Amino acid sequence: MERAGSGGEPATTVGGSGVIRLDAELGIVSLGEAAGRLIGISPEALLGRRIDEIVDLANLGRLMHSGISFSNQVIVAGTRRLACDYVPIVEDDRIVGGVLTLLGALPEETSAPPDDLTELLRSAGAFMDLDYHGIIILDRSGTVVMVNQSFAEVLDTTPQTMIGKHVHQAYHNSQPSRMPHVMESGKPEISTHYMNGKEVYASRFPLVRGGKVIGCVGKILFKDVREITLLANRLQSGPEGKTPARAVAGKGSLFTYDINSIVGQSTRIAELKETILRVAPKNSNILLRGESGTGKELFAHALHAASTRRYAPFVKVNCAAIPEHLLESELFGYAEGAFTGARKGGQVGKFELAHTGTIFLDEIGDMPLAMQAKLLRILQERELVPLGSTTPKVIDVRVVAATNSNLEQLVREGRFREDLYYRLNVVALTIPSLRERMEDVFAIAKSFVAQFNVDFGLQIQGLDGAAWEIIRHYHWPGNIRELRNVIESAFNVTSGPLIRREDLPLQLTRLSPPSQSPPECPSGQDLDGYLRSCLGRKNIGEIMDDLERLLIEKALELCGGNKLQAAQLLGISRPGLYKKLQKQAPADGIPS
Ligand SMILES: Nc1ncnc2c1ncn2[C@@H]1O[C@H](COP(=O)(O)OP(=O)(O)OP(=O)(O)O)[C@@H](O)[C@H]1O
Repeated sequence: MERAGSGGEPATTVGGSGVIRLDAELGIVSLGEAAGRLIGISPEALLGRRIDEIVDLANLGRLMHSGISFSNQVIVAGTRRLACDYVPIVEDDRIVGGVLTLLGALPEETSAPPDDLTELLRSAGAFMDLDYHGIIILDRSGTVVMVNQSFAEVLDTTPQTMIGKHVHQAYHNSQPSRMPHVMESGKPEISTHYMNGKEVYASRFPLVRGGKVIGCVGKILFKDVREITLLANRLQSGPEGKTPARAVAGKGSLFTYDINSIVGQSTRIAELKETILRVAPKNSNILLRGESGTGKELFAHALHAASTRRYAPFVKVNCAAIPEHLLESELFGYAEGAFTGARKGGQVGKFELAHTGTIFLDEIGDMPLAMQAKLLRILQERELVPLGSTTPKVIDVRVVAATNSNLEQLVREGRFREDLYYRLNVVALTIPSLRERMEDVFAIAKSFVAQFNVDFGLQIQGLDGAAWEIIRHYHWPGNIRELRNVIESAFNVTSGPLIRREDLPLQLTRLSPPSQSPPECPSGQDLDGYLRSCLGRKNIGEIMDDLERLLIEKALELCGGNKLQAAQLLGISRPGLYKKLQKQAPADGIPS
């Protein structure tokens, strides 16, 4: 079996090899016949598709994205288990792709589910997919042996992707499954569970035969716990008490954003989202750091929505916007007659408003020192005394603070209390600037276009090539907030269907002069001259091929070589783009 070397250009089109060459997004650039044979799909049908759409890479996909090599690992193509090696291709310190070598098929696994379970599955199968509720069945080892469409949809995946995986690998963006625990304890459970950005209400039952636990059934009873509230309200049986029901219906207590509101697929954002889901259920204070407009407030909302406090209030305080002399009464409230001009009946402070929920202290670096001391006391003692009152109030809040200042520097300069710094900095999350994750700019801009289409009642399809070029090359000092403003401003002037360069604000376009000429022609002449010189010398098919190549080159250039984005810009599928690239470069192989 041929093996890819770690240096130089790997062999990519050798007829009999099991070598698959991938681009940076795991798209198949070329492959040998044996690779197709091992996977069980013809090489032509595989070209241009993403390898992770065809085979189950499990955790290896992440290693490949990060440019980490591995050897003798197992991937699954349909029912086949294939051993493979992977070597990344790095150019100028950039991962531009990699070589996956399929070493051969492994013998089939013989871990058939126990007989009792097989029998049960046979009878369960018929109704599983008819059931509105999501159902999943595990065998005793925790492997998913059956799952219906409805369940898989909650995880934005398919039953095929989940079956055969251990339940902890089959879930993503979710709390770890409780089902292995239920099999251990043998006791059924019913509770809420956080799955893929939503809180579901689920039951789990151990399957017992002959006194032995042989598996577990999980059932999603409500795909969003808020449905329970709605149902309860509809039946007018919702208690008027302190249940989540009241909180959901109550003004200001529903969360508007959750983890899914954070657009972006870059590695750093994906890692941050994972961290948020991990830390949200705990009660530790969180410090969000990042430049202005990077999304700190959005992340704070997502944290709250993913926490157990999600139906209690989320209260924001901008520490820089409130005058120093008012900050104390704003935060901690005051009693009637506390000072001249105090409201009758006093005022409830933000901390009390946030009781049982989350308080978001934005621009914490601007909090005056005197207030820092008071805040520290509240965080330590978990109670406060409103101004002019003598009665302490117990406060249960989670503090999420945010700053774009250098807090360490402020501590050194004596402008921020060190003890408070350590109290708040229990978990620190740094949100990257937009410049540091330009791979997200396309998706974020698209999400704003979709949002403003609704707000403006328009049907703008996106941005044209020249506008994209400006967006991609701008340095975005105001980060995502600035991008949002730019798209909104364009919506005010565009005549559609695409936002053009001229629709963008001056601060962007003046930094990059307009390109004077139409797309360069292969001959270097202008389009009209080029067409004139072609007529009579080339046939229409050849001229069309030239123009097609030109457009593809331009699209790839505008998208920094990203083929998925280039295909979208050209309005074709990614496999379609690969086919065109292959057609144009039969002798040289496919440009990567
Ligand atoms: N990843 C993202 N996906 C979509 N929209 C985003 C994302 N990040 C931020 N936004 C949007 O960008 C705007 C600015 O975000 P946000 O107010 O959360 O930034 P911030 O870091 O808190 O800013 P500041 O430090 O100035 O308070 C908001 O409209 C927010 O919804």
